[in-house]
Amino acid sequence: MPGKRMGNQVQWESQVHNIADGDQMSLDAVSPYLLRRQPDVSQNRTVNIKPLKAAPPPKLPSNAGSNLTAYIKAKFGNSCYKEESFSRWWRSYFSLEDEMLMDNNTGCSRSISDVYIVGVKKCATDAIRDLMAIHPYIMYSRTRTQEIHFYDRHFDEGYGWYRRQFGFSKEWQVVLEKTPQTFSFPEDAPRKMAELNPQTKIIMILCDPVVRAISDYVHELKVKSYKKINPPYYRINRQSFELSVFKEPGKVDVDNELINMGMYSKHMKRWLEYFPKTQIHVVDGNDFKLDPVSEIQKIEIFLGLPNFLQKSHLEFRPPKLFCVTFPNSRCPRTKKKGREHPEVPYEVLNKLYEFYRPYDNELQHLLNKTFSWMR
Ligand SMILES: Nc1ncnc2c1ncn2[C@@H]1O[C@H](COP(=O)(O)OS(=O)(=O)O)[C@@H](OP(=O)(O)O)[C@H]1O
Repeated sequence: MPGKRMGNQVQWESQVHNIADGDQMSLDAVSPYLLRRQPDVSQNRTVNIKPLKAAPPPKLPSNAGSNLTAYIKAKFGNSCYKEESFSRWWRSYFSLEDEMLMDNNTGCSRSISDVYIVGVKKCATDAIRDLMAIHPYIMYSRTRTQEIHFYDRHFDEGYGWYRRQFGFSKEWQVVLEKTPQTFSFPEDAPRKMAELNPQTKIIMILCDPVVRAISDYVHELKVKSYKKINPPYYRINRQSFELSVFKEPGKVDVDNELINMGMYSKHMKRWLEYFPKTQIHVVDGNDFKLDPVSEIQKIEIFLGLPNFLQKSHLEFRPPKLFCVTFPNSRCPRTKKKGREHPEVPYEVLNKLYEFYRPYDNELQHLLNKTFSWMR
């Protein structure tokens, strides 16, 4: 279970059972650092603890972005997984299973994420994740599930459980995770994340909150996850979007997650309370859709990674999606992404934009940034 804050110190004692997976570890030895990097004995496999000082990554060859063999070597050759894993990894949407591990996995351990895409749901978080996961130095860790949902659904299972959701990585690799709900729910996620790993780099993609709400409405109508997992609280009226977002005529339902998630400044303040701005990279969703490569290149700089993604790695698929063409081709499934949105009356849109204006102004002030939908 989570550590307790005692002054500036976090007490980790109650987590020891979960973390150690049966290991004999003294209480003193348990620190956030060890939580990230410790031997994994859950699979009866001996894995070395990573050195405290990261070994430098191997040099990225200049043809890694154009020649498939060179790419596979750059991505897997120095990693914990066999080069032959590439096809399976790609087909299974970045899944890394233990049987794909190298026999000699010196310097490998399970590590929780260095970089966390916290949201925002329906602002193209999948597309950002997909483009980042291609980078030879980034390991998007998918073992059992694409989204771990630790803070919102599995926190009671403990940090040991959390760590086991990740694949193996080397110290120089950047471990990436994405759970887009985390931006707004649960409210104490920033505090818990900062306690666990205060160095976490956070990526947020924000988009027009009204369009986001419509996209979320269409999504929830289809997948109905709000029926299975509650909280967060969603009120979805199958008849129309407007009946879902207004409690009564003219009164916006602020408790409805369709609306709450887009009150960006309210959530942003909590993240800024626990993480310095230098650790948070915010992407404007519209800029990303117009020029995804430039936005990913900014993320590469933010993470201190050599540039990998190029325009030649993508192609646009009208009317609104782009597809990946390297190291293999992949387009988002149109059943899941780029869904048609319902027509929403002009007055409804207007009321919602009016509702969000103070939050947008506050966000602009907090980040000193004017987003595309505010212009
Ligand atoms: N490849 C690609 N190119 C351009 N735009 C894309 C792409 N993939 C996703 N999108 C846009 O992102 C919206 C889905 O957002 P998320 O991926 O964050 O959804 S989710 O939270 O993971 O469910 C999705 O929303 P809808 O249009 O409502 O389906 C799209 O607008």
